Amino acid sequence: MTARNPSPAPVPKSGPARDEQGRPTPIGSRRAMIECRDVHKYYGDYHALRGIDLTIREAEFFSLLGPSGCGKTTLLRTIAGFEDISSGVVLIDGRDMAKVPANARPTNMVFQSYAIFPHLTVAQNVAFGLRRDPRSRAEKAAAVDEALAMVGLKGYGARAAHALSGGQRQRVALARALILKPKVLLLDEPLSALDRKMREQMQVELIKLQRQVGITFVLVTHDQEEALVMSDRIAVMFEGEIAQLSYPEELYSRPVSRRVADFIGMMNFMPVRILGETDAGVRVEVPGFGEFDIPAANVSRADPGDPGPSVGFRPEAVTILYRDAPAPHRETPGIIEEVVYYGDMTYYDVRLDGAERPVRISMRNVFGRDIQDLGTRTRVSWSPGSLILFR
Ligand SMILES: Nc1ncnc2c1ncn2[C@@H]1O[C@H](COP(=O)(O)OP(=O)(O)OP(=O)(O)O)[C@@H](O)[C@H]1O
Repeated sequence: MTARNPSPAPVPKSGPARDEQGRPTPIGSRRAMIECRDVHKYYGDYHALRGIDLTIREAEFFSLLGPSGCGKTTLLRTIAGFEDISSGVVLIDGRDMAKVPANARPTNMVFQSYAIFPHLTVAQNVAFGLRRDPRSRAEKAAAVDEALAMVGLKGYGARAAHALSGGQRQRVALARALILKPKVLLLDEPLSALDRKMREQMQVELIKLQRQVGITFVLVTHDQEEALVMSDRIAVMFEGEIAQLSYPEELYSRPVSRRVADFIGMMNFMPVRILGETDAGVRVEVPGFGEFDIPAANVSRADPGDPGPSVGFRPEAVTILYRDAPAPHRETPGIIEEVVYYGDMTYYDVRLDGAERPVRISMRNVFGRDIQDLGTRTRVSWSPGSLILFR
């Protein structure tokens, strides 16, 4: 945070979806805020949403994540009421939205483009949301001040909106949406127009803001890192369907399919020969790793387009052993074929003995420990529990 943008107020001890100690209650125990039941949407012949079932809960930060064209914006717009659905049910706070127009829904939307009026002041922009509000002028001014303080723009009311930075404009848009105290805030790629540094700062601020106001946020993003950082839960969508709906940690460490694994972060895939079922899981043979059992909990699905079964692991799930360090698990020799230095991390492409292609391994750089050179013979430590079988 810079001094120009003071932090939002601290997270309150009590509020919706918190216990007496101020701790968030488990998501699963909270009341449903948005329910989609078998929602389909056609644009002409094009089947954009193919049976969406999901429940988003009170005070949850929920993300819809997927590649361009997967239908995430369409789903957000059907919740907002900007799109009619072809079949299915959308409930918000227990109420069927079928006959409720967008402007009568307890939702508000923040768009990718800032959509603020440049010729108005910051305060006038925020007050725009209150134009049909019967409160007195003084009461509205107090509400505007409160909303500006919430987004870290205290004292900015008299500024001309056109003189603001991209991040500040997006804060104004947020304040304008929040001043109406919606039950649900819908965010359509709200940070994508910002540069990387501002985006990362705003991500943290949005999380704090969401905790502070305690309302349900639904974020659309194609940026998996953004979704992992910000969300309580994430729905990964492909081609109008939800492929996986999970907590970030689970999505990252237990992707249900190779496609999800590939979309969420980097994953190495290696060909595998499946030898059979055992008490310990599935017996496999992987060139470079040899023959071993993969625990049943680590077995995911291959997708129809996959090139056959494979074994996958994240770059940080195995390690390179330095010099003669003992292997904590199993060990496989290999040769370093590429070194990419990232400051805090180094990425190594290592070709394991017996493997056809190199795998990527990331190592945190520790002060005093050498970066290994290209062409070095090395040893890789791994365990069957850090691999996922896609079959
Ligand atoms: N008004 C429309 N008329 C016809 N087709 C549409 C319309 N809106 C969206 N589509 C199509 O529906 C599919 C889903 O679009 P949607 O905008 O929901 O995708 P998205 O996942 O949000 O992608 P992006 O990140 O590119 O916005 C796309 O193939 C798109 O071309």
